Amino acid sequence: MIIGLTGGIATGKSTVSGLLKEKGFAIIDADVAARKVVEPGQAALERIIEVFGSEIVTEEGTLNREKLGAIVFHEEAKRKQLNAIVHPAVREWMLSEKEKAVQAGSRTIILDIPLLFESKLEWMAERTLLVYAAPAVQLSRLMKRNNYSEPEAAARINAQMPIEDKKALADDIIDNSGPLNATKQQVEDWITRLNLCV
Ligand SMILES: CC(C)(COP(=O)(O)OP(=O)(O)OC[C@H]1O[C@@H](n2cnc3c(N)ncnc32)[C@H](O)[C@@H]1O)[C@@H](O)C(=O)NCCC(=O)NCCS
Ligand SMILES: Nc1ncnc2c1ncn2[C@@H]1O[C@H](COP(=O)(O)OP(=O)(O)OP(=O)(O)O)[C@@H](O)[C@H]1O
Repeated sequence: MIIGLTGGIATGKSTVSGLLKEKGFAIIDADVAARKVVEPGQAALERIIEVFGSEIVTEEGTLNREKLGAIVFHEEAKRKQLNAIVHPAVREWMLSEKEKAVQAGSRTIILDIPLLFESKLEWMAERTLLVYAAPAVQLSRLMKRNNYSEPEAAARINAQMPIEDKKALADDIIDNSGPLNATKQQVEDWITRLNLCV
């Protein structure tokens, strides 16, 4: 069974994927992929430099994520340009990691993809699981975790499909608005209901 795990920024995808990993499930994380494909020497980084200029990398030649984030989360056209460079390479990496997990005998594979619905990637999974948090909770957790001002956090949230809209698209929902143990219980119940094996 291939599961597409998604959510909004800071709604708790990593928290839930961490719980699933502890139980032994195979997790393939698009945020990890998005970092790997822009490492020095990768074609995607060269393209980013062509489009955003050489000031987008540090003296060591690595991507200046803070600088790029400040641009793309405030300008949709620039974000689309970045997505067009990075997303094809991310998808390729995800599919190849999924194949490795299948070969290794994993019976359930979790694809953690923040932009699953925005990028219409439902075809990559048999079932989708949304990690939801109420919008006010999402905003305050994001501000706290990243030390963002409210406008900085809101810009990032607004770069995604509203979390309430994602609710209508998901097969299953874990509500992570409450305390961690309530989330843990929902994860246990979901595994039992779907009869998932690692
Ligand atoms: C702009 C970048 C350099 C900012 O890096 P930063 O370290 O600050 O953030 P990080 O990569 O950890 O992402 C944090 C979260 O932001 C959200 N996010 C990231 N990129 C995007 C995007 N293009 N559109 C909407 N939301 C996004 C996701 O929820 C993600 O989980 C980076 O996010 C990036 O390269 N984004 C493009 C690739 C992408 O779409 N990644 C998301 C999953 S494939
Ligand atoms: N149930 C909870 N109660 C309190 N804090 C939580 C809870 N779940 C997650 N958090 C905190 O909220 C923040 C966001 O959670 P997490 O990093 O798991 O989200 P995410 O969806 O993976 O984020 P991103 O989209 O940026 O990758 C973290 O600081 C985390 O510790």
